[in-house]
Amino acid sequence: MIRHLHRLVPQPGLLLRLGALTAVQAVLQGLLLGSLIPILRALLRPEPDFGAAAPWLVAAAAGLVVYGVLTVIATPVGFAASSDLAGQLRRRLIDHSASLPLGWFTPEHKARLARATTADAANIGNLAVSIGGPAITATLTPLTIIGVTVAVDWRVALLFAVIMPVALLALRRAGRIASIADVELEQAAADIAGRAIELGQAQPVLRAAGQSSTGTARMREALDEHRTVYRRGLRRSMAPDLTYTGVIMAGFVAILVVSALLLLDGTLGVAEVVALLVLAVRFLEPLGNLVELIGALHAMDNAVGRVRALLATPPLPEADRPVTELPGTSVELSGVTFTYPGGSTPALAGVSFTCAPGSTTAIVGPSGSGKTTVTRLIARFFDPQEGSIRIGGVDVRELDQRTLLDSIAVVFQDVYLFDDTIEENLRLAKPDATDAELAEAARAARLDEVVERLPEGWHTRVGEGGSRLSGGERQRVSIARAFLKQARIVLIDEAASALDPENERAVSQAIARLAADRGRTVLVIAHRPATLDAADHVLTLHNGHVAEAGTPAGLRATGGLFARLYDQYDHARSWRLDRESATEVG
Ligand SMILES: Nc1ncnc2c1ncn2[C@@H]1O[C@H](COP(=O)(O)OP(=O)(O)OP(=O)(O)O)[C@@H](O)[C@H]1O
Repeated sequence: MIRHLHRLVPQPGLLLRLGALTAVQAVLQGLLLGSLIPILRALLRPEPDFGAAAPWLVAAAAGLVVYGVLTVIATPVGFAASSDLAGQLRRRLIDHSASLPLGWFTPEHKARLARATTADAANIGNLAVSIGGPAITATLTPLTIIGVTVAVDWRVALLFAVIMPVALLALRRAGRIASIADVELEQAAADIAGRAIELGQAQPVLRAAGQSSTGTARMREALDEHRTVYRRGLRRSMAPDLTYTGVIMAGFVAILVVSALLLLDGTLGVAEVVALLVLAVRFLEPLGNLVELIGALHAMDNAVGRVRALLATPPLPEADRPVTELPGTSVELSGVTFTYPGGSTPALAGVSFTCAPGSTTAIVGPSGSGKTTVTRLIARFFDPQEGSIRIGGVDVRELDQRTLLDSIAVVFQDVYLFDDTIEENLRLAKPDATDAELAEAARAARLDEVVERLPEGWHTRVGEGGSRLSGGERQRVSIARAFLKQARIVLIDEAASALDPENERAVSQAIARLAADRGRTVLVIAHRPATLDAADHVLTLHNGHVAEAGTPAGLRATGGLFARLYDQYDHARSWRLDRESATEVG
């Protein structure tokens, strides 16, 4: 475990210093106890010999002072080492996550990353210090005591030396069981967290279906499972814990018997026996503490394992000499085949098409046909298994990550905003933007009307995830970001569900303005007839293949898949408009 921890921490300086301090303290503790032997020998005579005891008393007093000073030094070093270690782990995790493919960030992986950067990093930092020290003491103090006991009687020292490995063997078993219990308990705790998130997210659906008790029942099941796992862990660890305590008790009784026999046959005097019994208590006490530490040690080992597994996730491969200038804005896919990690069928199979620089391409297709996957691969959330994706003629794998991210803007259906002001959310696209640039981007995306309506204008906080804005308003923030960063490639996932008429008009107009700039190439997953009509080129996907490609008018005339989808979208839209006007009249 120490090896694993050492590999995780690039600069173990503080931790090593703390370990060295604790080791010196542990040995000093053993030596101080050993000084009892000559002191008691000198004082427990019929005629106490203060002269012989004096140098040992002075040495013990000096040792005590040094021990006290080391404790004073070690306490702040311990706190600093704990936060330093947690900080180093967090930085490593965050740096590593920045190099991972964006497609890696599934809800499950995000939860694992969150848990590792918060709970696991803090626990490793705390535990390395709070149990590392006692674990060193619990091992080194008994070893030193064995050493000093040799000076009194080698037979008792031998007995100590036998008790220690037997106790450690019993401890290993207790530790293994504690570790299994910890893994099971962690899994049960993660299940509770997962069900709690699910319960929160599913509330509207459950209530609408009158099934709110269903979610509560699933939550209760998870809580019951956690309780069962906890009790099972306690039950399982009872026998090995008792065995360990039994070994310690038996060891003490054996030391008592051997010391008494040596006293009776005159080999040892009363002073030596008293000293030996004090040493025996101090020898067994730290060993006894180990059983409490072992569970925590294994919990820390498990946390280290989780952090190591995350750090072992392979990052996106980088080119040796990445291209830092985008030479053009054409987008070209050739023979792209891609299967999601863990998936069995390809989401895209042999997809080839080209978007001319400055053009707008609408991607259409039934649900699951691969539309979103095309945009994810262009933005390099993942690399395809076969084929290539070129922007301006350069393979995206050869492009510098920064250059790619600076050149591309992605407008998702569901836009996530940070719980900050609307201004800061927009500035994310260009932190040094002037106020005039912000205003211009907002005007182009029709976000200016939203800002005017907000109580504190640009300084209004948008709530977690942007919850104080409507879906359409959040999309306008996202489109304004694309304007502000002057992205040369824009990938848009147009909202499939209905927006209110005002938002729909505003978002459509903002998308049209983005597309109107011939310096920009736009790919839009389109669901609205107006967007489809305005596109230069249409690509119809079906089951991960390109089924049709052409102009919107040309493809409608063929009566194929695009024509059918177009009619569906058109019907849905007229039906919505009829319903809205009926509601307004009513
Ligand atoms: N993260 C993922 N992991 C595994 N499979 C995925 C993932 N995302 C999509 N898929 C699968 O890949 C295929 C294509 O999905 P994609 O999201 O690209 O389709 P789509 O046309 O955008 O669908 P929709 O219109 O419903 O959004 C589907 O079979 C889908 O189940």
